[in-house]
Amino acid sequence: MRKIYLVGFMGCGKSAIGRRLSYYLKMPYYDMDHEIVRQQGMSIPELFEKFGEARFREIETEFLKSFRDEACIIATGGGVAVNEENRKIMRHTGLVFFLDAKFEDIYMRIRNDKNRPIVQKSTEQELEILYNNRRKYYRDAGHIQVLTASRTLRQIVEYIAFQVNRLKGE
Ligand SMILES: Nc1ncnc2c1ncn2[C@@H]1O[C@H](COP(=O)(O)OP(=O)(O)O)[C@@H](O)[C@H]1O
Ligand SMILES: O=C(O)C1=C[C@@H](OP(=O)(O)O)[C@@H](O)[C@H](O)C1
Ligand SMILES: [Mg+2]
Repeated sequence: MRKIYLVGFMGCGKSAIGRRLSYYLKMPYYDMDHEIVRQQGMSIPELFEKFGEARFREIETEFLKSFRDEACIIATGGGVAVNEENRKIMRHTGLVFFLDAKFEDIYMRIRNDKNRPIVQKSTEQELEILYNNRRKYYRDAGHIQVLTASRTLRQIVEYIAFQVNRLKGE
């Protein structure tokens, strides 16, 4: 059973593209953040506040380890690919796409988002440093890098679907 994982920085489009790709490929779709929020009965900001980021990271790894063996699309959270164990699990159980977006685009999308605790507590400069530090992990995690700059969501979905169909059966 091959999963399709979407990785990349906050605001690169993992959730938006995952949902659209699910219609396009007729495969079930799960957003890791939504699944964790549902399991834990708390929002992402509440989880960060009550349990701390370290515990949130453990929950993410537990999710990846225990998630059912089903061909599906999974939009990860932006921190998931930073962890080596998570990268191994994803690469062994599916095809991983790194959605590569420019920091300027990302920042415009996430700057006012109250539901992303890391954005809330960071300056623009701190977020740009985090973006640059994380890029190597996204590259390591991804089988395929998708350049998203100046592409529409539809174009990105069609490109990923093309790659999935091309690699089917390999
Ligand atoms: N290539 C794109 N073109 C237009 N809007 C985009 C693009 N990529 C992402 N967005 C928009 O940016 C916002 C953040 O995307 P989201 O899917 O929540 O990112 P992520 O899940 O990676 O954090 C959403 O409103 C989404 O529709
Ligand atoms: O980059 C991160 O560390 C995080 C990204 C978020 O997901 P998105 O990438 O969907 O915003 C969410 O998991 C949490 O706020 C932490
Ligand atoms: Mg998301």
